[in-house]
Amino acid sequence: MTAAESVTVRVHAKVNVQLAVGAARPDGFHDLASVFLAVSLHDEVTATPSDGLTVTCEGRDADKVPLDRTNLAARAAELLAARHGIVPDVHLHIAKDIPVAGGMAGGSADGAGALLACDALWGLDSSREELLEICAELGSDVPFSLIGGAALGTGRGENLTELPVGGGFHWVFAVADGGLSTPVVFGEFDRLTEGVEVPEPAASKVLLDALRTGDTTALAAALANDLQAAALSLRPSLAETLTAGTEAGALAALVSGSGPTTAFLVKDAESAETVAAALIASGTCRTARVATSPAPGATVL
Ligand SMILES: C[C@](O)(CO)[C@H](O)COP(=O)(O)OP(=O)(O)OC[C@H]1O[C@@H](n2ccc(N)nc2=O)[C@H](O)[C@@H]1O
Ligand SMILES: Nc1ncnc2c1ncn2[C@@H]1O[C@H](COP(=O)(O)OP(=O)(O)OP(=O)(O)O)[C@@H](O)[C@H]1O
Repeated sequence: MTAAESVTVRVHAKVNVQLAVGAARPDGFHDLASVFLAVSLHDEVTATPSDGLTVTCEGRDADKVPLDRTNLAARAAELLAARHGIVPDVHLHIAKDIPVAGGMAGGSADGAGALLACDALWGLDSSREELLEICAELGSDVPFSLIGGAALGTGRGENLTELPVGGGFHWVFAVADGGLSTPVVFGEFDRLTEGVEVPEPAASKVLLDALRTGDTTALAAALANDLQAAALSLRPSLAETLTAGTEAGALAALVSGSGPTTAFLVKDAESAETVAAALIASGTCRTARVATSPAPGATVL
């Protein structure tokens, strides 16, 4: 590869079809049983040789994305360069389509995307294990952003076991006005469960079977998110969005991860369009997006 080339990586958003949350650990994190499913909404990260490390971002939510070294894409480039004793002379451009601070792992996607893009640009040819280690350092959701598909995440969500998916699923995502901070939502979970014995998080066999067989109706019945009560407590208006989507024909509705994006599992592509239009007309969200799953992991274009 010559120094003048750019590398672009596509990387997808996620929804947690199950998010079982345990009690807070001494390090402040929570043990999880997190069933991740990658969905078709995606960002693209382009790495181009440059003097120094710079970040730019385009897209509807671009003004909400930090362009300094706190951007997960910049942190990924720095970590990779440090490991190899090189200087991260790279410009990272993010074409953003994943809602920001929406519980869909948008920043994590950009971290995983930048990591793969820089690895290719710098000709490092890191193993998947090496990349996954850096991903786990960047954040709990980042390893899944790299691998995509479907996976069970344990520990703080970073220990992944890939899961078979027997068919495609159709989704609508209602994007809320404004975001929710992930640590604040976990903090609200702690507040709501104070004095309550929180069980060890465990994956639901029924849900894993539904994924494996591609059974939409069974998956709809098994969707579960232990952070939903916390997200609703912080943003009560999300209840209206959930109701609007189910009244419009969604098979099931839940908060995506830490929210405030809400996810609606629907029967087929036609139903997705109907539910999305109804959600937009309801005025209970900023916009609604249709999507399919599963989607692949971070991919060099
Ligand atoms: C809610 C989820 O999106 C579900 O996939 C993830 O658990 C969040 O993953 P993430 O955004 O990558 O989170 P990180 O950047 O690792 O952590 C941000 C903060 O979220 C809280 N956090 C995160 C993950 C976890 N298992 N327990 C936690 O309590 C902690 O306060 C942590 O300081
Ligand atoms: N590349 C990035 N894109 C978006 N936000 C970023 C990025 N890098 C850092 N951030 C910061 O991270 C915060 C959370 O944004 P992000 O879109 O990752 O949230 P999220 O999708 O709710 O995350 P998760 O689902 O992993 O908990 C933003 O408010 C922003 O300050």
